[in-house]
Amino acid sequence: MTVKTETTKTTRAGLHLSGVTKVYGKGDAAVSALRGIDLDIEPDEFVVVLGPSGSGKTTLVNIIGGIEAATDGQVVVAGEEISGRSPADLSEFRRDHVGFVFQFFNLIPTLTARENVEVIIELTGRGEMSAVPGLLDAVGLADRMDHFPAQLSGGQQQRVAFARALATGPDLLLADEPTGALDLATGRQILQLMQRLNREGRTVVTVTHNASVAQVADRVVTVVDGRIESVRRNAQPADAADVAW
Ligand SMILES: Nc1ncnc2c1ncn2[C@@H]1O[C@H](COP(=O)(O)OP(=O)(O)OP(=O)(O)O)[C@@H](O)[C@H]1O
Repeated sequence: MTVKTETTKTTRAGLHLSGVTKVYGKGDAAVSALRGIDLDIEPDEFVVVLGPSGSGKTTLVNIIGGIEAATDGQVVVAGEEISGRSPADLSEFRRDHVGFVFQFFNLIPTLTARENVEVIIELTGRGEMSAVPGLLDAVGLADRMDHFPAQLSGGQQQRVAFARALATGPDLLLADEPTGALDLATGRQILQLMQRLNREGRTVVTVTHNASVAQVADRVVTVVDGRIESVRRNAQPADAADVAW
């Protein structure tokens, strides 16, 4: 099954980060969340970012996706330098390139599954309303389109979140603990979905605490205390269907 998105890809989302730092707050209250990140990611790679709580994983993906600005350093995504851009420019960059998925789905409770996807197309002006049923079908929710989030299981809600992330035709899919709130069977289904989306040609970067998730990655980046501790390549990435935790 192929997830079709309406936007024709004209760019591929390779990433180049060099000397990226992030400091939250000022003076005595300053927290160095990232302390000099150098990282290149190839288009179509599946990268898992591992690390203990507070190590800077979320900050890193938020900077890659243009949700937050780096304090210093260079961030290039899909050939576009995004460091130092204004919030409005970053917002346009996100619309053009990035789909985000979060641990707790972040769906709008008063909207149905279909409306949760449609609203993104409406807000961004990217993607086609007519593609929404196909997107929901492709994540296995053909028969749940008119259900509200509260009427869906956690795994189903996360599928809606993926359909929503795909609605604008992103070439880069970023996920922050997408299986963190799910049981093993459901989490594995979401991992399978991510693997399929990557195999269809999207760059995928996902943050997790869960070392088992790293088995499916092309490369595993371990972040400790705001620095990259190691980058490991999986000679043979596992099939998501075979991963357990
Ligand atoms: N908005 C913020 N203001 C101040 N400090 C922050 C902010 N966001 C993150 N931090 C701090 O930056 C550091 C890195 O946080 P981050 O959320 O990136 O880590 P993480 O590895 O994703 O953690 P977790 O696995 O617990 O989600 C932490 O010390 C955190 O307290």
